[in-house]
Amino acid sequence: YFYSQSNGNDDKLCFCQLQGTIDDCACNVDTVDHFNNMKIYPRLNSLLASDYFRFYKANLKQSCPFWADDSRCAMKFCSVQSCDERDVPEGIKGFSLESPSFKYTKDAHEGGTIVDCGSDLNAELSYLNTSISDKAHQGFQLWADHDEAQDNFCILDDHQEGAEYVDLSLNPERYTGYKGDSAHRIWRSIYLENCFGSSKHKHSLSFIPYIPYTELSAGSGICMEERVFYRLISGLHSSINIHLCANYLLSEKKGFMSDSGVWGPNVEEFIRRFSPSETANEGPHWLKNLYFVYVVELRALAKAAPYLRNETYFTGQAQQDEELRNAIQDFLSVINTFPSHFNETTMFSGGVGSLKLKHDFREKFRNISKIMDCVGCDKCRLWGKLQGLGTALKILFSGKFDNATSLASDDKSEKLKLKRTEIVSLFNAFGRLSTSINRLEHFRKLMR
Ligand SMILES: Cc1cc2nc3c(=O)[nH]c(=O)nc-3n(C[C@H](O)[C@H](O)[C@H](O)COP(=O)(O)OP(=O)(O)OC[C@H]3O[C@@H](n4cnc5c(N)ncnc54)[C@H](O)[C@@H]3O)c2cc1C
Repeated sequence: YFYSQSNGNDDKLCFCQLQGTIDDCACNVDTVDHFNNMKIYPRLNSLLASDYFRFYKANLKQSCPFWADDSRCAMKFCSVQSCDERDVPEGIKGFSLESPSFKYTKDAHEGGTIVDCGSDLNAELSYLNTSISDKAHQGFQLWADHDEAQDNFCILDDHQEGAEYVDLSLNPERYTGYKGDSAHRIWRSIYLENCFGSSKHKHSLSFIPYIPYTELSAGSGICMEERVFYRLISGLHSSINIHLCANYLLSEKKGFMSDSGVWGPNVEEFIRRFSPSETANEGPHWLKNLYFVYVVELRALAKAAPYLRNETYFTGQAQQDEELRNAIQDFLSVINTFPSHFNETTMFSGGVGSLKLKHDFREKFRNISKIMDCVGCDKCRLWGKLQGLGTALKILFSGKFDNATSLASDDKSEKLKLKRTEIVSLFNAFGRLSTSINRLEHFRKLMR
């Protein structure tokens, strides 16, 4: 684990608490480190470089629904480099003659591909009026979308006006310079306004914990679901902040002149944010929360594996699609070997009250996804949206995936359905966590 020898004489820079068991789950930090850095991280990196996972459609223009959008990040590194629609493969944009879903479209039928049912059919007697107006079709779609959205833990915005494709490989998550009141307001409202019950921890801007780790143990009076909620948010917060430390604008710090910037790890920034001495001993626990959110997402992938194995990952580029499907099979098999998956059935299992708790849990995450529209830095907003836990929580808690072993993505019951956007964010969100854990290993080495 971490230890900075430069400090030599005391334990101030020892991240000693970042070891042992991950709270509320039956595995430990070392197991996750090894599993991630050796098995998951290299595979995931190559999956995420594929066209299917690289292009993400999001609405970054939505205005903040909660307060006047006061500040925008002025640094050029905050902006998102948009991509030309022509660069996005046709299959991803949703229309191609080869697409598996094409056979169900109106165009396919009008093109004469409908099967002739044979001559033993009395056309007059068996006439069924299947004409349904376009307006009615739109209505059905709205109902279906509405029903589907009830299970969602985030708001999907890829179909909204203003949504655009972004090439994630051109917009790496890194230091953007977004900070100060605007950033603090977002974090504060995520932790405090969305926490369960009324928080007694009124927060200043110094590193005072929203909920001190000493109050988070089982038996402390805070129920498991509330602890999990806090740990998930804190883990995502750690992940974002590790990325900005690992990909810091060194040219700003050292006075280099370079248009594109000089980027790399900034150990002092990492220590300022996570060392026990700078954070009233909270930092290592915040890092441990990163491991917690990692195992939660890992479990979601494992649970949805039978479904994900049958996805087509269609971009219209036959060879690339085939390679990606094979790589995903291999990736899901590796995930299956993880020895101590998070057990989601321990949550929301306390009788009648737990239904209400689950409902509140979902509403809070949906609210957080709306708060992302208040983030005053486009790049942070993009990655903030992508890292939302929406798909993972839907898999774990909507009940739709509880018997996924026998179900496939082409299951006609429509019971299971993940949109491409959801799959892309599931994998990318996990990719961010996996990268963060990998970057921790680099910081460990740099601090030795
Ligand atoms: C959604 C979102 C995305 C962002 N993306 C980026 C980005 O891509 N690049 C970038 O440079 N900046 C990004 N930021 C800003 C960044 O997260 C910090 O807010 C900013 O750098 C200011 O840091 P700070 O030191 O003031 O503390 P902050 O990170 O703003 O933290 C505020 C307070 O929260 C507490 N805290 C800190 N970490 C944790 C934790 N893990 N768990 C629990 N409590 C904690 C501390 O008490 C701290 O004082 C993003 C902010 C948000 C809200």
